Amino acid sequence: MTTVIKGGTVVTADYSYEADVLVEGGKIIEIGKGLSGDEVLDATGCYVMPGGIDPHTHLEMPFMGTYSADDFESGTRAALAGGTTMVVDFALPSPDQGLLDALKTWDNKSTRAHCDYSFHMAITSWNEQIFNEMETVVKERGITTFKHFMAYKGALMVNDDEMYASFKRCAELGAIPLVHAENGDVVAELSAKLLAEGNNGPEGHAYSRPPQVEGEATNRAIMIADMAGVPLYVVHVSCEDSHEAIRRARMLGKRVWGEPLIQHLTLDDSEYFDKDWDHAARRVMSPPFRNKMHQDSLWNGLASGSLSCVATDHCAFTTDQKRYGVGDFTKIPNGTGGLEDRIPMLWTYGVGTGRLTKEEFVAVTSTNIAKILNCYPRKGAVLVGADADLVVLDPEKTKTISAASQQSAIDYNVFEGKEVKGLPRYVLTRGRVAVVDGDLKSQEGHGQFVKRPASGTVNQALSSWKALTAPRPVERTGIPASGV
Ligand SMILES: NC(=O)NCCC(=O)O
Ligand SMILES: [Zn+2]
Ligand SMILES: [Zn+2]
Repeated sequence: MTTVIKGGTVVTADYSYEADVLVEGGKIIEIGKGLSGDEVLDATGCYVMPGGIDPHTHLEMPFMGTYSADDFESGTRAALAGGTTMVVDFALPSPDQGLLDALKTWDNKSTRAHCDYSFHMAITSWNEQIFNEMETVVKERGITTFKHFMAYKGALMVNDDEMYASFKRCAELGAIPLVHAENGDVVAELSAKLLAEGNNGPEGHAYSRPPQVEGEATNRAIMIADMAGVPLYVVHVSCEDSHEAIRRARMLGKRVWGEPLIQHLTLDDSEYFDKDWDHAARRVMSPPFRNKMHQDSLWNGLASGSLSCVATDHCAFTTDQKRYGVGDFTKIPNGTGGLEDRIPMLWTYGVGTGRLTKEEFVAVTSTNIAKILNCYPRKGAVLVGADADLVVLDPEKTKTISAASQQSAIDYNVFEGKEVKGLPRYVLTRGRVAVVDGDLKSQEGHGQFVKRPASGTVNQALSSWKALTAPRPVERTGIPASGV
């Protein structure tokens, strides 16, 4: 059976053109004018784009004494409803657990996924077993990205020596380290001081994580990665301090990518000063929302290419879960949702305002990350042979974001009341039509794991350069006798 998407404008990261797209067996089999198929999807007036890829989610994540409320079932359902056709979640070993053991848990959880998915592996401690298992994770499991938390002291945080060792191992394996870049030691000190001074509300969370802690950690991770000879991906870049470190490193030829979140781009720190405790606590995440200056920096980074991908860090907690932190902001589970809203929010506030072209939009929501994660052009492309993960986006379709109509399991939405213009008319996941004009027709368990090969082109180029410029002894003749 074939499906044809007819009469739309294909938008890629490179350019846009009018064409029909023919799909069979989950793949794109032809692109051109005047195509026909058994099933016809009318894309008149619409843009046909690669489905969104969200490189940063935490579905059913054990964290801060609870589990994030969206699991692979509700989370990937929300993803598809919003035009995201692949998510990359973080497999997180519990204390003393091996990597392969942790992966078994993630394999079990993810069987319910409605769309395709992959994993990053978190390095939350360092020992010989982890060193050894990293090879199996990369070579057998096709998981080539390793996350390091520089924050969450006493829980997930790793120290510089552990990070350097792990980064070097990534370099050997052709893998890419990721960092949550905040100085966890300073955050812990500031949090304790704020609490002692009676600052225990959700605004204390923002005070405890100023931009400097992020800028310092980002710069440190960049330098450690450079010394380890490995590229670096910085997750949830929220501020100019961190963006500046990334921009500077890129200009110096370092291989660094930065990922802002849709939340940081569109919501600011005034949210934490809301009189309603629940309102403020629901927006507690790390790093916290920032002011307009930082938001402008992130938008400019996307337009100029110094920042590469927009994610959500979807880690949703219910209001009841957030209330674990009444009287002590350090106990408010960190995280916000956004999977269903990333594409419409970025289209509205990015393309709709002229901050981004529609081609840049495709680059930062899909193509760039597919290239970084080395699954392009299977994912992130409208090309013959690519998976038919597609969004037919109607630029005239509008809605008001509301928790009442969302797929996510939580009882609120941080974007509540935002008017968005530009919504999916159709969403296809490997050829299966999962969304028709807002109606969800997705299937639990349809999602498949996406294996990714190691040693992508950037790893290859960087290791060639590091080998060429490695320290070498000077060949000398006539060395004088030792003075001893
Ligand atoms: N970002 C956040 O607050 N929660 C999820 C875990 C993380 O990415 O730090
Ligand atoms: Zn993080
Ligand atoms: Zn995260």
